[in-house]
Amino acid sequence: MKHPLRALTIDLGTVDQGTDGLGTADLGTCLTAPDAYCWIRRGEGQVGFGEAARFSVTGPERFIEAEAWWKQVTLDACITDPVQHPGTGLLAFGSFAFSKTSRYLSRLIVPELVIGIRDGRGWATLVTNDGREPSEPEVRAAVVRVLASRTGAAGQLSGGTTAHAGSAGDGAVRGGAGPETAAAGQGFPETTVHGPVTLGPGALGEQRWMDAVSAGVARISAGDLEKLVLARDIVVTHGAPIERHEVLRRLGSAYWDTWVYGVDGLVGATPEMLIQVEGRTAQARVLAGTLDRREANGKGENYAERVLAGSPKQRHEHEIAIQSLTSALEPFSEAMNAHDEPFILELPNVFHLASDVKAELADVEGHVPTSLALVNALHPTAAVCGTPTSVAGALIRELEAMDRGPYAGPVGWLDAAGNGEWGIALRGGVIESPTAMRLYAGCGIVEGSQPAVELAETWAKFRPMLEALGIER
Ligand SMILES: C=C(O[C@@H]1C=C(C(=O)O)C=C[C@H]1O)C(=O)O
Repeated sequence: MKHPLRALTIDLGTVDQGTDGLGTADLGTCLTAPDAYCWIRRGEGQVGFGEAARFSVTGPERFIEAEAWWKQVTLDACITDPVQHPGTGLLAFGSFAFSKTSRYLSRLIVPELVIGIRDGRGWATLVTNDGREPSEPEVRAAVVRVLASRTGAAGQLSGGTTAHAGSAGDGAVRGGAGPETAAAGQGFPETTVHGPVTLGPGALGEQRWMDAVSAGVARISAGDLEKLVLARDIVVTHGAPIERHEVLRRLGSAYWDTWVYGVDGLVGATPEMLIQVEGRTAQARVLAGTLDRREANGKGENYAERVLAGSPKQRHEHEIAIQSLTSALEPFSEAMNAHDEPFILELPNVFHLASDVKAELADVEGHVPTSLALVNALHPTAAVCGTPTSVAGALIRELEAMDRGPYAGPVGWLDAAGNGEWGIALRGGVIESPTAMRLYAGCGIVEGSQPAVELAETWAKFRPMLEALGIER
């Protein structure tokens, strides 16, 4: 980077403002480019286009090195931000490898243009890297170009919600779903797949993966560790180029309650929040304990509650995951609260046992830790690795026989003030070629886990991506 970055944010008004706003309550409709960066939940969040700066890194210090890079970039940058919300001003999207030994390049990317919606208000940021000062008309023109390529859009900052194959349409369609209400019953819009689609095995076939689960259970029974998360991969080969932005839009529409992410080839819809930082407040959503919705069909209203919250095995697994998060967050917190009782998170494919944790952050060396500093301290949690972490990590490398890449690693964004949201990259995969995508799914293994049951659970966890790719299974 020869010149410091220059960023200008403008307010686009309320989303229903027809003449001067985005004219849509669903940011998914702004995913107009195949390589757009994406972070969307319930129609809000931010999408990014182009690239003003990028940092790539591997190894055990990847979070710290990325944070040092970001600190320097933001110190040097010239930022004009009259909106002053989390995400406005300078922002980077990021994705990090699960493992310190991974070959995957962990990355932070500053897009040229970011369009965001927060609490019903739109905003946009334009970033230059050639020393030029971005102007307000330039930001507006850049937004107009994005909006113009929405299907059927008029090409101006107007026109109301655009109906789009695979888009969610107006957020109101969902009937104001409350924080923990189900996205159940929201099907995927019709998906057309041209040509044959094949599902191939990844590193391990089904039998060999079940053997790995048995080996993991044996090590837990032998007292080597308490919990282990084992994952596997499959490869989807499409008959036509994968339309990444359509896939993201479908995920955003069907999995309304998850965080839909897209960073380069990494695409998915995660229900698990590693850490979200807004000023001095940090929040996390811990999941552990899963029930396939298909299994619960016709078994009465409280079936999920009985099977998940009522099961000592599931409760134990969940407790381990919460402990691992809260003990890592504790040194950074002045106060912390978690629900005493986990709740049931309903998704279209599965039910999860879930807990939300909230902390007031303490000053560390004179300032509040950034979201990325917290990621460095929290990753990997027992929800995606196991306990104790080092034993589980080594066993994952031995038994899974694959590089997890960005799967189960942190994915999200951060801003110049350190605010950010970092989900755990689950229920997704990596587009490896124009027509092939590798999908990943894993399960928490504890004493008494049964390999065939865990295998079935991976299929339930693959379902969001399979359906978004147009595959019924
Ligand atoms: C590992 C995954 O999911 C994790 C494992 C869960 C479980 O074992 O019950 C539940 C949610 C996630 O924490 C995955 O989706 O790949």
